[in-house]
Amino acid sequence: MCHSGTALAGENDAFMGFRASAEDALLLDTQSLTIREDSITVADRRKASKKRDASCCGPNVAAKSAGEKINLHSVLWARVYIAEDQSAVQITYAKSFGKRLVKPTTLSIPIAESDLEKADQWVERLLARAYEGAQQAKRLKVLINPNGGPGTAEKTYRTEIAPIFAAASCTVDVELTQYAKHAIKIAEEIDIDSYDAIVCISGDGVPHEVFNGLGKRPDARKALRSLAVCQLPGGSGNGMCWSFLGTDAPSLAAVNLVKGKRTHFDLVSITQGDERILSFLSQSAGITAGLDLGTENLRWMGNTRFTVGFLQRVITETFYPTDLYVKLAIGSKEDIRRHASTHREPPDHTCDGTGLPPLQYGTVKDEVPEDWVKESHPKLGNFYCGNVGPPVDLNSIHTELTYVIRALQMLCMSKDINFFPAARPNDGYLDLAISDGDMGRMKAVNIMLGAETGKHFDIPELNYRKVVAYRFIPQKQKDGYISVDGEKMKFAPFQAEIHHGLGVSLSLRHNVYEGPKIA
Ligand SMILES: Nc1ncnc2c1ncn2[C@@H]1O[C@H](COP(=O)(O)OP(=O)(O)OP(=O)(O)O)[C@@H](O)[C@H]1O
Repeated sequence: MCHSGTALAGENDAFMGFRASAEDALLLDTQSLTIREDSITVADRRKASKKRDASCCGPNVAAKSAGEKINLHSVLWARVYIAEDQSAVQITYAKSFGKRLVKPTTLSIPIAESDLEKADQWVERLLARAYEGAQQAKRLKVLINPNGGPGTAEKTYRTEIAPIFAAASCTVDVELTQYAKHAIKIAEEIDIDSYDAIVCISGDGVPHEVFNGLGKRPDARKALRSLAVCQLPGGSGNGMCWSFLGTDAPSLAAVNLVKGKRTHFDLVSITQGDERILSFLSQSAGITAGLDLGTENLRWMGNTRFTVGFLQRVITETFYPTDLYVKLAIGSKEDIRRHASTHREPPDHTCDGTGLPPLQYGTVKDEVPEDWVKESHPKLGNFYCGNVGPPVDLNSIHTELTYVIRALQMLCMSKDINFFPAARPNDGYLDLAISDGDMGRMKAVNIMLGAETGKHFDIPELNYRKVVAYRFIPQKQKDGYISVDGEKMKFAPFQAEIHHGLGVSLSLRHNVYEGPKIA
């Protein structure tokens, strides 16, 4: 024999440049299972030893004889199954059935009784690695909106999401929302110690209600900071799902959620009249708000309504005159670029368990603070402010416009539309993007198309800044649309101020929004 000594020698060293340690390998009679950098491999030891004998010490022997390779991210659970006749190591993972569907599948590897103890240790190690930085076996409160979008949320949950949750050993408590705003009440009354996350199978409307329900509680700060709020596709707007979980394919998003890492992110208080609400996505007026809220009459078209609505508004070059007062944080695109690589730790909001943080700048009814800058925008075309991608399905606008503009070329569906490529989950700033209505039709279209890659950030006509607070005052218009997280607000002045890292969600990567970024 060429190799002796450590358990791993000769069987799996130098696999794709990664050196597994002895504890990463489970050597059974006929097979070996090895935890590697981002996968596990199952190899037939008999083949490996034959090859070893034949090639004597050639490099990468195990890699060549590896039978199966499973990505660590897809590993949902593992256990040692003990039975009288045949015990086994069982690894349940998300197996791909095409680009948008995964289903749990279990790989069972027989083990001898004498291997039970080391198999137990190996399984524990595997779970720790597969869930690195994330909590295992999450306790989930699932809210399904049976009326969201096309009304398929229940079916999507049953067929694509629930099997992933079960396979990942999550505890689930499912509730259907019975009426509009029901989720506010559920969040207001939920026992925050019984769950790790509230998962909304809906559009962006239900999580908006959940944040606001948590915000109404006497222990709002504690509730918002301890319970993660997540969204999986079950309505029309999937801004939250895209930004935190990086996909709108339900089963893939469910895997990313069960493997998700707690990420704090900024929430925003909006005051209008005597009301104070929380916004978690964006506030918009002008074209984007009109698309979302002013195309209801075109609902029969499906998502095409957004494209038709967009073209209508761009062609007519409509103005939405507005006065803005801004508490500026970062004023130039160059400085925003520099800021992109910095991280600001959010304050610890849990130190006192009371209601929402006090408003630092008062409400829309108070005097505007002296250090805010007044700006008049008589030709405003689009106002868009927030952190997380659009509640409007810009994805479909983008795709259809691309068809129109590029002469019906076949293009792939864009997947990573995010209007705020410089946004960070908890930098403590709002991204404010505004443009005039007379910049030219092609420029307006280019801004929308550029959102696929984040290139719109560099279009000079897009005024992009980071702010801490602002007041929006519509001028010379009797009526219009103001949207907060895709929900219609009164067409009246409102004020917004950020709460650094007040909310929490589960994300594919810690502290990062998925989607295009500024270069
Ligand atoms: N059982 C119900 N009946 C009617 N409305 C409901 C019900 N449950 C929730 N809602 C309401 O449905 C609205 C839409 O929520 P959801 O987040 O699922 O979808 P959306 O993508 O934001 O919007 P939509 O699907 O209407 O385009 C929410 O405002 C919520 O109050």
